[in-house]
Amino acid sequence: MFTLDETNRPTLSAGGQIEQIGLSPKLVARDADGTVLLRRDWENNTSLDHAALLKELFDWGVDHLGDREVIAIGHRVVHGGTRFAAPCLIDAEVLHALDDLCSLAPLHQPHNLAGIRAVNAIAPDLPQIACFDTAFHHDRAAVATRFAIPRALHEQGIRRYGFHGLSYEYIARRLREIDPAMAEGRVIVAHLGNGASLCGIREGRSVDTTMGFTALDGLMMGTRSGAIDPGVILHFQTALGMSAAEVEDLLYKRSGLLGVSGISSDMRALAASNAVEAEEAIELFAWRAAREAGGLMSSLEGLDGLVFTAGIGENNAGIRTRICQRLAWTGLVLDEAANIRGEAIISAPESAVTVRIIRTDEERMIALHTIRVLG
Ligand SMILES: Nc1ncnc2c1ncn2[C@@H]1O[C@H](COP(=O)(O)OP(=O)(O)O)[C@@H](O)[C@H]1O
Ligand SMILES: CC(=O)OP(=O)(O)O
Ligand SMILES: [Mg+2]
Repeated sequence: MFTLDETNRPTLSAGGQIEQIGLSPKLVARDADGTVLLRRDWENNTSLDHAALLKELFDWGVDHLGDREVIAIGHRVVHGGTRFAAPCLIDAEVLHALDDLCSLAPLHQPHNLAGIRAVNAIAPDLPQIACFDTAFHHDRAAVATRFAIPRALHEQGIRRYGFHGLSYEYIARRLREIDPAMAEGRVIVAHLGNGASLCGIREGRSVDTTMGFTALDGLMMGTRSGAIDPGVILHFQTALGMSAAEVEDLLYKRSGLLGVSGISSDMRALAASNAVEAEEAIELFAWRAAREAGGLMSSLEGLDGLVFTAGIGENNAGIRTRICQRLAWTGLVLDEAANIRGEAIISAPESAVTVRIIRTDEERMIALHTIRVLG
């Protein structure tokens, strides 16, 4: 979420969501040019609910912005369904339509909407803007959105949406500033955080992405399985007698790095572990990412650039090395010395694919969208 000032337009943005890993919101206030004015991170603090947390964030933000006035709040809303193709002002009818999408993003959507309702209770007249994770992918070719199921189900909205759109949009925008040649080309962005996905981007637009109907598809994640043979899910239900709620809990909260390692969903903890199971989880994570990247290369009809972003992508040199080694067949050559230096080009000069690390900034994108929606 964020707030704007009418006179000199600073933005105040805050992200955060309650997941199984706890509550770790952050609040970043920026000027219109993106300069950070204030920042506060709350450590995992499960004692606060949305209403209490938002009240604390709101009061803290207002205090620290001095005489600047809060004029709007922007939110990340993970699922916009077929209807919401662009950021929009939230009213009761919009909120109701977004409620209907909660079952498609159980780790995110209910918390996104609880935040909006909490702000509504604190400041009922303040405009609130929803910025959708799905919107960046909305205009992909129809073929990239279809499952091979009966047509009528596609028409009902059972299709591939794609997520992490605010992050991908930010990266595409940033690439235009720092590397216009790469921005015009065929690029895979690897958003590797607790949630993880890849997006194939050509000329700044999403062509294909690994997440689908829900944020469960595609890569292996912190606690989510990623793509899985649908027959396994039938087996859970018919042979193992699991309920829908149990399957949901298993695939969203007990799988991924946590499930395979049996140790942690956190890549840092696995990297620090000597356990064979930790190594197996890390190796599977990289293998799956490289395999899905191969699929996106087909959708893009080649590859000019690869960008690593989000918590793991930005900070974990070892994972970048493993993924890049698995993509060496493309002519990609990593510069190992550059790989440990941070936000920069990390491929060797002779590499057929330019590889970069770019720090993502979803809050910045939310700020820009909110300014635009307010006019
Ligand atoms: N400085 C760091 N070094 C290594 N790994 C990191 C670092 N910061 C975050 N990570 C890893 O990034 C993941 C979280 O990514 P993040 O983008 O913060 O997630 P979220 O999807 O919740 O926004 C965790 O697996 C964590 O271990
Ligand atoms: C859509 C999604 O997976 O988001 P996150 O990475 O924040 O969990
Ligand atoms: Mg994130």
